[in-house]
Amino acid sequence: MMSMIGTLVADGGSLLSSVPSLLLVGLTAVVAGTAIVGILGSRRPTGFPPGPTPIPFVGNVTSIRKDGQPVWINMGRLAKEYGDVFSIKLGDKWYVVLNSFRAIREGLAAGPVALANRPHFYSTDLFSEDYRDLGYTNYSPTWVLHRQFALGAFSDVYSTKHMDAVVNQQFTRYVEPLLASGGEGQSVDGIGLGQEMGMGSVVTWCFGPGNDQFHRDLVELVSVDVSLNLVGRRIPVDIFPFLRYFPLSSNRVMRDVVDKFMTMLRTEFKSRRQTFQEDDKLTDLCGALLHAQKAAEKEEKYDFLTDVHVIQVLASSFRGSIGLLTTTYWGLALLAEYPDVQQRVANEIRDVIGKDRQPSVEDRAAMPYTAATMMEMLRFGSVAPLGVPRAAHEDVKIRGFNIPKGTVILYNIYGTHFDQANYANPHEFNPDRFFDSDGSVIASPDNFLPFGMGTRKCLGYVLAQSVLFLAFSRLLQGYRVSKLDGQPGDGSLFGQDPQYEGSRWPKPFRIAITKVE
Ligand code: HEM
Repeated sequence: MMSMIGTLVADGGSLLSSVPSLLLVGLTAVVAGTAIVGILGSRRPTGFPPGPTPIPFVGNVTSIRKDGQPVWINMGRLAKEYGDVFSIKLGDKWYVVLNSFRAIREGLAAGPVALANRPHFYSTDLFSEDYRDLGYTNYSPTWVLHRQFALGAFSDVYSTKHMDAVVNQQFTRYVEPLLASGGEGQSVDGIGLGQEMGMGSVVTWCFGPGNDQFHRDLVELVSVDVSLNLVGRRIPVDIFPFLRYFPLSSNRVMRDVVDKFMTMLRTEFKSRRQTFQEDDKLTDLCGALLHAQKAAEKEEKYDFLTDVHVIQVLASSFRGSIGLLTTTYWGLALLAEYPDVQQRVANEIRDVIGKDRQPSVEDRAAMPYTAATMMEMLRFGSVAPLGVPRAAHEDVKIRGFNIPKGTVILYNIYGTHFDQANYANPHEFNPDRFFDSDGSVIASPDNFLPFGMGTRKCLGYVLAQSVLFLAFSRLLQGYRVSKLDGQPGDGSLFGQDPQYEGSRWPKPFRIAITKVE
């Protein structure tokens, strides 16, 4: 031992003198090691779907951002080259893209759980409060119970009469004053109007028509900050997870938005609980959830139903409703661009509902053209163009390709809705495409999946369709929307806002509103 130490001490001088070369060797080893890891990590797993060759560490970021086109358009381009099931790498994750209705149906409907997980990102870590939410938590027995619990509370406040009351109250209390504020033929901000018609109805549905200030703050927050940061924009850290350790402003903005949003929901939830009585009439989702939580406590059946789980049902509903908000924006822009469609809807409203009675969900069965117009808004908007990312819950085969557990799955809803083979002249807004040869609306058309499909299909699709129908019927019962004089030519309202990569938003626009006498 002593001699070993002696040798080391004796060697100390020469060791010190060789420090720079040792450093160099060390650095070279690190760089070479990292490069090997990068190159090996860029190799497709065996039997994986084909796709463009990824650049080590970066992956195929450049392939999906090509020519300044939105990601979903570039996905369509890649599908032409590699087939409708192909793969790409982004940062450290492999993604499989399903790019046709057939491939999507095969993947999403393949067994109840095959692709029923959701991938985890920095943003979903924050939003889900340790994966106790509905939209980002993986498939598991607890998640199934949580979803059933939420749907139970939804159905308590889903009745036709209740939906009619919610949307009509919202319209009278918030939308009408907005429309009246600028006088005849006024110019209205399409985004502000869409916020009140779409998101405002969800706020009323969740918390009832009460506190005006809370209502406005939440509509504003969910509409702008949360949507912008969470649904619309992809932040770099979601692709390159090591960026979570850097003081990036995008990380900070995301954390601030989540904090603000969750604090508002928690505060409102707690104050509602203080005054809540078990035999209160159920008038909103928050009350229905409190009621169900109390009942569950008694049965000691749902020990997972903490306050976090309950508040997360509200939070997931607001996040999900951003789809409704953006579809409402598209709807307003489309009606202004297509006055003939608008007139046919207005005629149906006049014939079925008349001028004085408020619209009801029950009217929809007698108003096929209006129902088809709402479907066409959902198709044309395709506001979740690549769905909400899924992940493989287990090793699975799709079209003979091996998809290992954990692979991220994107499904191109936009590509399906704008494929000429599925919809003739897809860039035209044409509700007639949803009628069959007998003149009836096709109830479940093929190639139509605005709400996804399978085990993780949108939780709010019934609510969304009811709100769209009621809000637009009420609007066109009393008003017409049109393009403003001097606005540039056809299609000007449809510019895709380039800020958003996860969602299709029209660019901010203004429209003229005229009252119908
Ligand atoms: C036009 C309006 C809407 C559109 C286009 C839309 C679209 C979608 C899509 C494409 C998904 C992913 C489904 C899948 O992976 O198969 C989804 C999930 C979801 N949506 Fe919606 N949505 C809308 C409105 C709503 C509303 C109003 C709510 C809530 C009240 C809601 C709540 C949710 C939730 C909680 C999920 C996650 C479900 C899960 O992971 O199991 N959505 N939505």
